[in-house]
Amino acid sequence: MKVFNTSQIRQCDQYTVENDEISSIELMEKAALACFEWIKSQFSANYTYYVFCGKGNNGGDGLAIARLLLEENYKVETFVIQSSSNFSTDAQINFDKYPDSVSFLENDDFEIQQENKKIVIIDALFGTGLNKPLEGNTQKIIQKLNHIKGKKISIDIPSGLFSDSLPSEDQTIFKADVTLSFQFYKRAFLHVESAQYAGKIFILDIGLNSKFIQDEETNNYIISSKSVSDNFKPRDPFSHKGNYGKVALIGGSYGKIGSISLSTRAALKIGAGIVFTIAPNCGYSILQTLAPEAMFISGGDEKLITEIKISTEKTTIGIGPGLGKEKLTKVALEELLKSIQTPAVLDADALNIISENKSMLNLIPKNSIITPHPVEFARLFGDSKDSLEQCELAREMAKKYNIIIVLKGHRTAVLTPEGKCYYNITGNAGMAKGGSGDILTGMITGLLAQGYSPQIAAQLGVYIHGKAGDYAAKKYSQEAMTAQDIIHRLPEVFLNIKK
Ligand SMILES: NC(=O)C1=CN([C@@H]2O[C@H](COP(=O)(O)OP(=O)(O)OC[C@H]3O[C@@H](n4cnc5c(N)ncnc54)[C@H](OP(=O)(O)O)[C@@H]3O)[C@@H](O)[C@H]2O)[C@@H](O)CC1
Ligand SMILES: [K+]
Repeated sequence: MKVFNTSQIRQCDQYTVENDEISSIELMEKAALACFEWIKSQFSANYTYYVFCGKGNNGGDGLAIARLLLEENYKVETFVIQSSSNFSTDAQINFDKYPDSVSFLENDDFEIQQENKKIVIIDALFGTGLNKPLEGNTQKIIQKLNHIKGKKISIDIPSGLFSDSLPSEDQTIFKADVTLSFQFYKRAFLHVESAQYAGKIFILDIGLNSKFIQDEETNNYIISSKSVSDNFKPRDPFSHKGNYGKVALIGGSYGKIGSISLSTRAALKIGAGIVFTIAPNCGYSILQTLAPEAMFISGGDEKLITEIKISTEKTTIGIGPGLGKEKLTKVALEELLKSIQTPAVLDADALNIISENKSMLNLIPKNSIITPHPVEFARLFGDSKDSLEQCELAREMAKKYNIIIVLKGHRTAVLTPEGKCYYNITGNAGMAKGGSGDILTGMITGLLAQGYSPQIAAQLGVYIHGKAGDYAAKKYSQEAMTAQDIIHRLPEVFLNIKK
């Protein structure tokens, strides 16, 4: 699913009006109707709706939603911000059509009775046409709304938030519980600094022109469930284990055998044919017990990996979880990287070792997948001022080193050597716990071994990982779920993909 910037969304809007049999006011009505239907499906008529509108098309949407609510006898009070700007053409039409009186707001002296009342505040003040940070009265109005208790819904985007950039810390922005956004994810929804204002995001299809959407180029995408199903390869009934690849997961050190055992179990559970674990000898009993399906290869020493004895020709390597950074381990990693010719997966301490000796970046086989969290990424490639800048730096580094970077975070992003960014929108805060990353490494390595291209293995890996995490949260709660529960919920994910 493509992510467009504001100017592309505007062009798409225009193209639709010019090429389809729909006028801009009809498009606005369609957008408002989609919001109204959503609201109706979630809230009863017991609520009182306070609709705050600007004078642009976002306000036009708000006025149309308020009218639709009134027409079905919902209790509605509508406010329009008084400003020197005129209504946009379509907002004016919806203002003229509004069947009740509206209150014009000169400043923030409006009153909302909260006692014994269930209230919904609808924010249709500013949408994608915001042209500068809010100040003066608009700022005060939003600050006041942010203090009112009630359900808060933003139309298209929270007012005060820019679609394509991140806010500064002192910017005033409406804080929504839910954002009903039209047709496309906005980039701001995909970065933690801005996404926190949007709450839960619902993308409403308003039927913008599909040819435009198909032809218009972008470098940013969402990994959709459809693309996952399209890329998924069901198992051949006539196959044997050799058809599903040979994996070697390398890692663990004294006290961190858990990490590599989680990676091992994840690789097995995601369908890899044959799995080896290379770990220090202290991990032998643990690994053979926790993952009897996998074979153990000694990493040379009791407590750390000092040698990696595996033929890398036909084996897909995943290295890093719990590895440690001891001197002999570093040497073993360097030797391994020199010997690998095919894409591998590098995570955690493998990346930390490389960040202490940056020339090793050039040893990473091309099309390999590295899976840093933001701090590991910064150690490797330097600091960034925010997650958007870090994402752009990752795009550059993926191109420069010809690798795939899985930049983990609130919305994990997969950056490719072609400069594309694929955001993952599955997953939840219950996964922000030790062990989640080890599982992702095992999953991506297991998928790579099964013959998926590195880019697809990374995309499927992050999507499936997040989805399994969502099932785990549903069953055990975000608080109580642990990383292992992610592995346990993989069956639901596969059964659903096949559906
Ligand atoms: N995608 C689609 O196809 C569809 C999109 N639709 C909707 O259109 C929306 C975009 O509408 P839009 O372009 O009219 O801009 P919008 O956000 O209403 O803001 C413009 C107004 O805000 C004002 N203003 C701006 N910044 C300000 C500031 N800092 N402080 C104070 N004022 C400020 C600006 O005033 P000006 O500066 O021009 O005087 C002007 O009055 C989009 O988000 C979606 O909701 C749907 O209707 C149907 C299909
Ligand atoms: K809004």
